[in-house]
Amino acid sequence: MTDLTPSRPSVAVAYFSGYGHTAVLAEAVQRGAADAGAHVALINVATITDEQWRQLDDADAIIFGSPTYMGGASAGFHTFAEATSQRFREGRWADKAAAGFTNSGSKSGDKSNTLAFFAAFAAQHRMLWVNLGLAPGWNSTTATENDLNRLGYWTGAGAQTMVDGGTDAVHDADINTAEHLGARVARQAALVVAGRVALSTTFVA
Ligand SMILES: Cc1cc2nc3c(=O)[nH]c(=O)nc-3n(C[C@H](O)[C@H](O)[C@H](O)COP(=O)(O)O)c2cc1C
Repeated sequence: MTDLTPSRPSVAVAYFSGYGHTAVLAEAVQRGAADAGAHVALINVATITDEQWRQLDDADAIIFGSPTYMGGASAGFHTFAEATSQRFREGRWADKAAAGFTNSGSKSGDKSNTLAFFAAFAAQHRMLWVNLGLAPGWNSTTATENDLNRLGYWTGAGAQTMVDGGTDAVHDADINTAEHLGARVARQAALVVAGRVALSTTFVA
């Protein structure tokens, strides 16, 4: 009898971090996805290996992360993005789920540019964008800066860390928001994996 049990989804977190702050968020995204049941690969794109490229190619979802530098994604992330051009041409990542997170020194810091770049990059790869899926926090008299999505992003997860703070200065609300993003993407990837199994028994190609 055919085994119709969907496998656990696999999620890869592909991030760059110049000074370690975005790495803290990447670990939170990883934790959220793992707690939601996914196999997760945490990949620092500055030191990416052949095995990690294979993990990206095999993943059901890829979550992109970078600090916002000079009003956009960091050069280190762009180096990685440009190195995917052969995969882009071949459509190797088509129909994988995708999402993104970023971190900056200012409350805004033009993080939206970085998230918009991630969404466009994912679209170029014909991936399926998963947004943050949270109401905005910290925007009413009863709200606090400890709310999930305290900075009010929709496209992805946006965090802010004081420029003179260490990696332990990453805000707990931003860490929790990053965990939420990882869990949300893992759940969406699980739906896609289960859907593929269901469709394989429903339709004859
Ligand atoms: C080269 C450079 C450019 C930066 N540009 C911005 C910016 O455009 N907007 C902003 O709010 N913060 C900016 N920052 C601050 C970083 O986004 C912030 O310190 C972040 O926490 C660094 O993350 P990382 O430790 O993962 O590299 C910049 C920092 C550097 C080093």
